[in-house]
Amino acid sequence: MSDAVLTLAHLNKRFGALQATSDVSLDLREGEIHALIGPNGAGKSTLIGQIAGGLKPDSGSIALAGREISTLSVAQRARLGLGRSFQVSSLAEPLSVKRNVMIAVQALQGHSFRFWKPVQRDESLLAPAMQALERMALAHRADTPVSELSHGERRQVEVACALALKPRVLLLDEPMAGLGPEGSARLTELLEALKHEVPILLIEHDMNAVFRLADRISVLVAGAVIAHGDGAEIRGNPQVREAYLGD
Ligand SMILES: Nc1ncnc2c1ncn2[C@@H]1O[C@H](COP(=O)(O)OP(=O)(O)OP(=O)(O)O)[C@@H](O)[C@H]1O
Repeated sequence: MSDAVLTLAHLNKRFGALQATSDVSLDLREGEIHALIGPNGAGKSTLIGQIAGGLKPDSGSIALAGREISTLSVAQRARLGLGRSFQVSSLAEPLSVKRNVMIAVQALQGHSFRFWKPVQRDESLLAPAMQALERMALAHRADTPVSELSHGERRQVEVACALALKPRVLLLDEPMAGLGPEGSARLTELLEALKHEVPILLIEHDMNAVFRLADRISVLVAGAVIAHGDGAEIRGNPQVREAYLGD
């Protein structure tokens, strides 16, 4: 596909006797949310690890905007535009929302000497941080300590941290986890708007969110993609119903 920003081709990863990723090929295109679903242990986190760079594939390729990235470090991939938010919160609780996002921007810029400069006065960090917070509808909370935020708002800050680095693609690993219906609905709405700016590869167990958000869905079972299609195709696929969705 000409408009694929991220392309995985024939990725394999084995842990001992376990084939955790088995010949996985898929792509992420401009303007879309591509959801990756599958039962526990299907290999979703292993796949994300290989894309982000924490795990080395045994074979296969990963191209970001046409450039092979599978041999690059996590930091190099991030600098090339691979954005990622995490399942486990890595925010600094006592610091303001704004400072958390500024620190994320600073880390990507990779200038350690900047630690000596007060982060809160650095315009080159503040502008992208505030832009990202606006996109996640949190600008009004910029000066609030993270410790005072709701769970849903924290999740919005985590996505803002990834966004502030101006990624070409965004990998989101279970962003709805632990959110109540209200937080989940809010984040769903924000991601729906965001996909037009940055395509999203979404790993998510919340099927309401998946079927509402995903333009395409790939179903991973025992490390292999067993089905691929839009929401209606996936819902109607007997193999998927049996392996995962249940009847
Ligand atoms: N570092 C590792 N060493 C050995 N086995 C591993 C390692 N990481 C993952 N596995 C195994 O690989 C398989 C895939 O795990 P993975 O965490 O990728 O699945 P998942 O789809 O993300 O599951 P969940 O939805 O529960 O997060 C599992 O059987 C897991 O036990």
